[in-house]
Amino acid sequence: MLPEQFLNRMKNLLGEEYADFLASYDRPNFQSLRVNLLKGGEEDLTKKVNFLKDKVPWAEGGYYYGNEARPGRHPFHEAGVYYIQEASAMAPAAFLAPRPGERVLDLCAAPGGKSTQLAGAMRGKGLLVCNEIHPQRAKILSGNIERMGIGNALVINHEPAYLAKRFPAYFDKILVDAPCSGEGMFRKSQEAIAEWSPENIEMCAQRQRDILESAAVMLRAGGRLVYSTCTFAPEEDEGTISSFLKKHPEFYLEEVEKYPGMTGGMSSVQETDREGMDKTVRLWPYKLKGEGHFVACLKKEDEAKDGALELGIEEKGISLKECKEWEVFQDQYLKVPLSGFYIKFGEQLYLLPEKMPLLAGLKVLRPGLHLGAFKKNRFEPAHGLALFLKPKEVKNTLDLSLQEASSYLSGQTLLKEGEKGWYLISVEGYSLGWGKLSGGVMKNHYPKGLRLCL
Ligand SMILES: C[S@@+](CC[C@H](N)C(=O)[O-])C[C@H]1O[C@@H](n2cnc3c(N)ncnc32)[C@H](O)[C@@H]1O
Repeated sequence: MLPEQFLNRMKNLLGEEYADFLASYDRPNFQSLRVNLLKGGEEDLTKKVNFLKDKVPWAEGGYYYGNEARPGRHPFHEAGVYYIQEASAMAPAAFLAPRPGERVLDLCAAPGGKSTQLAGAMRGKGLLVCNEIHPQRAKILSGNIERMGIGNALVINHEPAYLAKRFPAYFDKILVDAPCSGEGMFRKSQEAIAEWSPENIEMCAQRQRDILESAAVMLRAGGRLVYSTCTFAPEEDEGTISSFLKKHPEFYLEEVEKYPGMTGGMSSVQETDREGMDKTVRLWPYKLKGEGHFVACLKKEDEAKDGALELGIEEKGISLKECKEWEVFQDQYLKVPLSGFYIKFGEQLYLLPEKMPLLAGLKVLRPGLHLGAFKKNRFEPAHGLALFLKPKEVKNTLDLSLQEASSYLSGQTLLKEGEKGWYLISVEGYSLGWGKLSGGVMKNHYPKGLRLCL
């Protein structure tokens, strides 16, 4: 049951369109996913599965799929070939449009839908910082970064205000996908309905203003900041943006392409200071194939007072020579060596992304690409490395059918004759994990915590 106060607010907001809005609660949900551009891409996947239907017009790699399909229970999901993501939720990262080589921050990132989309657009180049304030959610975020084979992400767990002190004028692009009252998700989430109240809207609006203050500090002059919510509440959408712009004359709203079904923000509601809000974007469930969303693209002027990009000190890491066992593993198993600097966290080894900032004082869950662990006189490759690598980059590989992949994912050993050692296991050409062959038996190294029966 939708809260009566919510319905009254929507009636006031929408006027004669209210009936269409209300009718949208009776239509079925649209199911969508986004193809991982780091793994083979759309063309490859469309040849291998038959459940992809129309494209999501505003997002590269975005597709609707049939209601009968279960892509979340397909081995390709575990291989990170796609991310199941609501179509409207693909708009903010598409509007941020990061480019390879940039420094990008996703400030409110868990569970990682938009982070993984940003990573795809960056094509593995540059630095993607994914932050999540809640420790448990940050772990889920880190797992999704791993599943999608992203090597250039730093996953951290901080309050935005702390990061603002660490990273003044540091990022080229920032996404603030703010915690909100979630009205746009009422069609899908009973929990969002149960938590709704006018007081919560006020609380969310205040929190959004605080988060944006921190984001503003971290953006370089000339950089782009995208703010998004999944709520209809004007206080959290145009209201948050207009109060931000009043405080920050160095920011202005950027015009973006509005796809059919997207409208400008509600410049007419309440106070006159919401003028100009037609440059923001509202996505309505009764006008397009997606849920309710709000997006604002803000640009910081080139001549902003805080001046040039604050580069800070970069993490130096250690060289290949200082990681002997990894060097041996790499020579033995990889066709193309992974170059760069490394960092050790206890026995764990990571390859640093380019432009990695100094990590001291940060709560880090993932400092780049997880390569593996130093065990007694040997190196054990990480699951993250398997998902990052493509079969053509590894000397020993074993490609499985969908059925074989299901038993691999459930932890079964496989039988195979061949040279002893590590094998990259893949399913129809997509990397899935590691196996270690000895005496005709491939020991299963798919992580125990991820094993599942499909
Ligand atoms: C809308 S969700 C983000 C969804 C994510 N961007 C995605 O696409 O998967 C908002 C996130 O903000 C986090 N959050 C809550 N309070 C916060 C705060 N005060 N500062 C920063 N983030 C906060 C929540 O834990 C939540 O993960």
